Amino acid sequence: MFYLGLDFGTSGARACVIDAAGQVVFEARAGYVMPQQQDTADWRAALFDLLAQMPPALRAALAAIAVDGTSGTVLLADDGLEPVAPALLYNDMRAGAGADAVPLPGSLAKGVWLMRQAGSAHARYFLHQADWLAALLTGVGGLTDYHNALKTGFDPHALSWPAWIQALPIAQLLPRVVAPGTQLGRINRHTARHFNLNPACRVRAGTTDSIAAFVATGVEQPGYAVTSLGTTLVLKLLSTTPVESAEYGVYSHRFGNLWLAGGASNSGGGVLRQFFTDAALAGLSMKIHPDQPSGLDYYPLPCPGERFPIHAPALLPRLAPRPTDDVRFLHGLLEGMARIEAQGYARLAELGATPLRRVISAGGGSKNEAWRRIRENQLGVPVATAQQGEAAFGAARLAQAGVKLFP
Ligand SMILES: Nc1ncnc2c1ncn2[C@@H]1O[C@H](COP(=O)(O)OP(=O)(O)O)[C@@H](O)[C@H]1O
Ligand SMILES: O=C(CO)[C@H](O)[C@H](O)COP(=O)(O)O
Repeated sequence: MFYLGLDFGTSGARACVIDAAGQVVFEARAGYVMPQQQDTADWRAALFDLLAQMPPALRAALAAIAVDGTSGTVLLADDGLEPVAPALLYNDMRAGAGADAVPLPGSLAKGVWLMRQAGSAHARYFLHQADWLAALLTGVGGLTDYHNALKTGFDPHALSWPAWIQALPIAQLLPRVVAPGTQLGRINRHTARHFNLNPACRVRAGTTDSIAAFVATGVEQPGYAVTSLGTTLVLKLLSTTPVESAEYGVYSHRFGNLWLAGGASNSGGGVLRQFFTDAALAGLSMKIHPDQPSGLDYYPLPCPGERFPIHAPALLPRLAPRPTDDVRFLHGLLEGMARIEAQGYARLAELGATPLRRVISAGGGSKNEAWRRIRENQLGVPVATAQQGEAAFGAARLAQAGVKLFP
């Protein structure tokens, strides 16, 4: 039997199929034409494109599917799971700009904002991106996992929606929350028939894209952390203690009986892409001397605003002066991001998380050896590159192991 992980990341969607031994047997990608303006129609097209790309023999023997999505991307859908309005992406700030007396958790604020838009009278479900895609596969809406639900205000300690959230008008649209990996249902008959999928294939509750990348690495020991060097810079430290601080943008996801303490900076590969192609990044990085400081003091951001290691919605990018030498400029950018990462882990330690022992790197930037060395110098612990850090692989592991993945 085979297990399919579907990752809906910032810049596109990916599929990964593993066999019973956990070996990758198939991978595919479906890009978005305009990632910045992606919407539900792009995700649905990518979902069906990825299913169609799978070899028929794998489709026929598929035992389970799990989907991960960008954390904080939400939509309202009607009874038939049709979106009633465009989704709000994880980085959409419009909902936070309102004049609500009490600030709401980020994704809940987005839901309340969506409820004020045209068409919302038909809304039946508030869903995160991964929930909606899983619901398209089962045909059943109204379910989510406790990872995606965290930014909507779900209490991971009590495993319930807080009473004050249950008293809000949006409560009637909120999904029921289960552990990631829980069986949500079987693939719906129509989709199974259309793609010749095993009709007994199960769909499991998913997770967020960064947690899927964490799961992909196979890290299991407290004190080990995964830094995702994707479009954004996401830190996740496996900790025996949960830590939280709104002031510093720190939160903890439940991970079975352990916690994933961390936060997400707006810095990351998205800034690098504003200046360099991936090929240029690879070429220039080889000329960097990672043990010699660049002498530059950047705070690389793609636009104003930071969320972690400080919550500073108006913080400006600091990217000047720009030297004429691109090698030195890139060196300065990578150092700036390494400092943010080091501050982030220091913050987790201050707040009482399990002390950091080792960092594993995942995401597009993890193949950059010069950056790894710069980061190791800044972090003061060994930094290794994940053998497997693809979120789609993590989702495939979740499809296979289900709730047993979490200790
Ligand atoms: N050699 C490299 N060094 C540093 N960053 C890189 C390199 N190659 C690609 N990247 C960055 O990796 C990012 C893409 O990583 P990926 O994990 O696919 O992101 P996401 O899942 O957020 O879409 C891009 O922003 C790109 O700038
Ligand atoms: O920038 C992101 C888009 O998804 C990060 O992945 C995200 O903010 C991290 O969130 P989480 O800790 O809930 O996985």
